Amino acid sequence: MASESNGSRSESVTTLNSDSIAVEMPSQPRKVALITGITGQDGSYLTEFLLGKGYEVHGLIRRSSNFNTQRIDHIYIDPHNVNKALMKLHYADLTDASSLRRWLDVIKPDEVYNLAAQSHVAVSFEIPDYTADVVATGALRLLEAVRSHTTDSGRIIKYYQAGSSEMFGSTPPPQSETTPFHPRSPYAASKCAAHWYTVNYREAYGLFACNGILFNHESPRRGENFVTRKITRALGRIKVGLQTKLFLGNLQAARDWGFAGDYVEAMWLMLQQEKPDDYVVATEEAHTVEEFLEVSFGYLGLNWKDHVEIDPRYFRPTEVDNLKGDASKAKKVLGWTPKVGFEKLVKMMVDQDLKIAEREKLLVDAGFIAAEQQP
Ligand SMILES: C[C@H]1O[C@H](OP(=O)(O)OP(=O)(O)OC[C@H]2O[C@@H](n3cnc4c(=O)[nH]c(N)nc43)[C@H](O)[C@@H]2O)[C@@H](O)[C@@H](O)C1=O
Repeated sequence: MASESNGSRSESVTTLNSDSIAVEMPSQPRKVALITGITGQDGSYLTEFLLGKGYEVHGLIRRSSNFNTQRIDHIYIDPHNVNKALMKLHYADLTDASSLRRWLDVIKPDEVYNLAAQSHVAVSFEIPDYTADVVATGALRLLEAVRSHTTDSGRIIKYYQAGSSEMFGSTPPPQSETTPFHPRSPYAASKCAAHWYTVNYREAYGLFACNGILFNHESPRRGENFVTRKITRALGRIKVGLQTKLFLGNLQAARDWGFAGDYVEAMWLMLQQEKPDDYVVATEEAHTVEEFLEVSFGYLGLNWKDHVEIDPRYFRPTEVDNLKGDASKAKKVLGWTPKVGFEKLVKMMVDQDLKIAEREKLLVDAGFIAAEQQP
C-alpha cells in the first residue's frame, strides 16, 4: 500500500481514509493531527476516531521490507482521490530526530499523539537499549522537535504522551495520578522517563503537553503476543481443532483491562481541555490472567485446565502483580467513562478469533497450510 519514495516529497506520502467512517464536515478549517505509532492497535482506533471528528490525520511509519499497515488497510483511500483521502502516511522514526522535525515543519499539526513504542514488557528485557532509545529518548526527541518548531514558527501544538500503568510497577493498587512509580522492566523505566520529560517540557517551556497513564487496553486488533490476544487466538484454534495446548506464564497477575476503542477518546479529550495535565485512564476493575481464561474458555464451552500448560520461559525477571486504576480524575474533569466492560471485551475478542480460526481451518482442510502454521 505505501509507495516507495522516488525522492519527491509527494511520492513519499501515502494517503488513506475511510469509506466506512462518517466524517464530520467541519465549518472551520480541518484540524490536523500527527500520530506516531499509527499502525498499532491504538493508532488505528485513534485514526478512525479523529477522522470521524473531521480531522486530517497524518501518521509516521517506520520503513520495513514488509508492509505492517494491516490495522489501517480498511481505511485506505487512493492518494489520487485528493478530496476523500484524509489519512496520510510518512516515513520517519522516533530514533531519527531530523525526520521528526522535518515532518512537523511540513505537516504543521495542531495535535501530536506519541503512541509509538517497543511496547512489549517481556521483550524489553531482551532489547533494553533499543526499548530505551525508542520509548524514552524517542519521546524526548519528539518533544524537542515540537518545542523547537513552535519556538521558530510561533504556532501552538498540543502534545499527547502515551504513558502506561506499568510505571506503577510494584506500588499496590488502586493507582492514581499521585501514586509513586516503581517500574519493574526496561520498558516501564523508559515510560517513566518519557512521562517526566513531558512534565518537564510543560513546566520549562509552557508546552501544552499531557500524559495519559493508560491501564491495559485490548481489542480484536491487539498484538498476538500480549496475553489476552494470545489466549483468544489459541482458544479459537483449539475450538476448531487446529491445536490442543496453550503455553502461558504467570496466571496470577492481575490487570485492569479496558477496550482500546474507548481509551483513544480519553487521549483526545485531554488535548481539548483549557490546561494540560496528566490523567489515569482505567476501568477500575482488575482480573487475573486465570479469570481471563475462565471467561474466554467458558464462553466457548471449554475448560481452560484441559489445555493450558505453564512454560517458565514466559515468566518475567521482575513481574508486576497487581494493577487496578483509579480513574476518578478523568471521569470528573474529562467526563470520560469506559463503555466496554471485561466480559464484553473478552467476548468481542473471542468472537473475532473464532472466525479467524475457522478460516485457517478451511485452508488446512484444503491442504494449503499445515495446522501448526498461522498465516
Ligand atoms: C499497560 C501495559 O500493558 C501491556 O503490558 P503487560 O501488562 O505486560 O501485558 P501482557 O499482555 O504482555 O501481560 C499481562 C500479564 O500476563 C502475564 N502473562 C502470563 N502468561 C503470559 C504469556 O504467555 N504472554 C504474555 N505476554 N503475558 C503473559 C504477564 O506476565 C503479565 O503479568 C502492554 O500493552 C504495555 O505496553 C503497557 O503499557
